Amino acid sequence: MSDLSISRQFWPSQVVMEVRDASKTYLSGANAVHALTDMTLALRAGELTGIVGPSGSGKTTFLMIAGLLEPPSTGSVHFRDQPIAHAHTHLNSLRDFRRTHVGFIFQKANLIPFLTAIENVQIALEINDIRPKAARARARELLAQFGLDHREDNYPSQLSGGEQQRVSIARALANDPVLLLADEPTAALDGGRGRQVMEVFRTLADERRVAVCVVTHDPRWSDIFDRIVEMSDGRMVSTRPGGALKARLEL
Ligand SMILES: Nc1ncnc2c1ncn2[C@@H]1O[C@H](COP(=O)(O)OP(=O)(O)OP(=O)(O)O)[C@@H](O)[C@H]1O
Repeated sequence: MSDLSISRQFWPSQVVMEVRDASKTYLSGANAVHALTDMTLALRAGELTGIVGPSGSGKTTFLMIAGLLEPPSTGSVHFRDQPIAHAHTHLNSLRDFRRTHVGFIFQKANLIPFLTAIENVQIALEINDIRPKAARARARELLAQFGLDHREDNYPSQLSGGEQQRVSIARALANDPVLLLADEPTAALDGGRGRQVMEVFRTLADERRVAVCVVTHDPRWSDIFDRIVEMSDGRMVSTRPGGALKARLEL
């Protein structure tokens, strides 16, 4: 796997993760649910992709497959053009790889309830063998970036929904992922905070060349995406430029 961890500087604007011809079928009792059908989508360094579509159209399923949390039933997933997962891959074996390269943000913050805000971020670093002192310093820096410096010693139950979500974003960014996947990350935030989060994603794509993919129902963010992928019934039905790409092309 050593060639999978080549420094990002050698991969400007390259495809980071690509889902190819992937389908996913869940068995629900006697029924088969076709959550995803023949989906191919590449997520590139520096690109901010929005995924939209009605409830049940397969958006989360796509994220889970692209993030190596679920195997596809058929098709494959490629990291920097090398196959990394298919139907029979044991995803547990990719746990370290995920921790190092992929950041996840879910609709619910999913913080560890008995750890403080700073400890929730710190633990993500320590799991990756960062020493406690350095991990704490980095966690502090990340929390400050999200306006949470005064909250670092609070437990999740003492934080508002928006604050919890910002801690979870800080945690997702702790290991400097090359791929960031977010499922409805602004659903629990008010408009201003939501925009702040989307602008952080934009900055990560522009300045850190992170490949960012965001599932959202919120039409307000279409100006911030490079590309908007629309899904329906488990299929990708259209791809169109988002406002950020249009603005660049008009320059
Ligand atoms: N673990 C599972 N077991 C059975 N069916 C599932 C499972 N996960 C998802 N599904 C089904 O697969 C289909 C796609 O679900 P998915 O969560 O990907 O859609 P979505 O577009 O993200 O929806 P939402 O916007 O409501 O979050 C749905 O019909 C859903 O019920």
